[in-house]
Amino acid sequence: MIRANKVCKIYPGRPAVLQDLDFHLPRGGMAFLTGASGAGKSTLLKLVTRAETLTGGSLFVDGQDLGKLKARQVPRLRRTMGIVFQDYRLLMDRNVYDNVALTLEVAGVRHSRVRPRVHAALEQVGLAGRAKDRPQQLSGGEQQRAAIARAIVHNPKLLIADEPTGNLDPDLSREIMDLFSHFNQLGVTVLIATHDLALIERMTYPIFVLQSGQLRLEGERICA
Ligand SMILES: Nc1ncnc2c1ncn2[C@@H]1O[C@H](COP(=O)(O)OP(=O)(O)OP(=O)(O)O)[C@@H](O)[C@H]1O
Repeated sequence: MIRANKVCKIYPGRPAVLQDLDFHLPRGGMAFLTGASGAGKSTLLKLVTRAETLTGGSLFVDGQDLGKLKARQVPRLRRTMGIVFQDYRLLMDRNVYDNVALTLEVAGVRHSRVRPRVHAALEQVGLAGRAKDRPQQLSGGEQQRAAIARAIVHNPKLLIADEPTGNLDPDLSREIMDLFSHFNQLGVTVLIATHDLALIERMTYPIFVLQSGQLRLEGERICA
């Protein structure tokens, strides 16, 4: 689903963030991405979602060569993925239903099909009955659930999350990670960047550590 070969990313005037980075996440897989602050975790996720462009190397997502993707093809790429952020990024002036429905409206889903899909998504994240609430009426964990419903309502192949539990306490963090695991078991490929080693080491998914611009599987050493 994601294949990176010798990926480089340099922001203008800065040292390289990612350098000859290789990575493979197979279709249907789930993995964690960790590493020190500033190591480049968000940058790698932004390359995958095409929020940033490669400086060098190649990156394939769902068979598409992102180095060759034209700007007008980016919306179609994004429709194959759901993206979850640390700060939820819900629209505070719309209720939970409308926040989730927006994904389908942007994707051009027929009006009559929006309602059942939004309600099914809210049910999957445990927010059935909260559709009419505004985000500010939800707890942090519930807001993240709403954001996850928004990310999965269009049945994406790939779910990307950048520090999704960064604002949550340990119990809520576990619940949110279990929710990602649930969607992975339904067949969605999942990649999650997180600092929270204690949280992810209890799970069985591979942990990739970003260090000096390269990725290694936790427990492996980078060869000199
Ligand atoms: N748009 C940008 N322009 C210039 N430099 C950037 C930009 N975005 C990120 N950087 C730099 O790239 C490096 C990696 O940043 P990135 O946000 O990817 O790291 P991270 O591992 O996600 O960090 P954190 O865990 O603190 O969120 C940092 O040194 C950062 O300052």
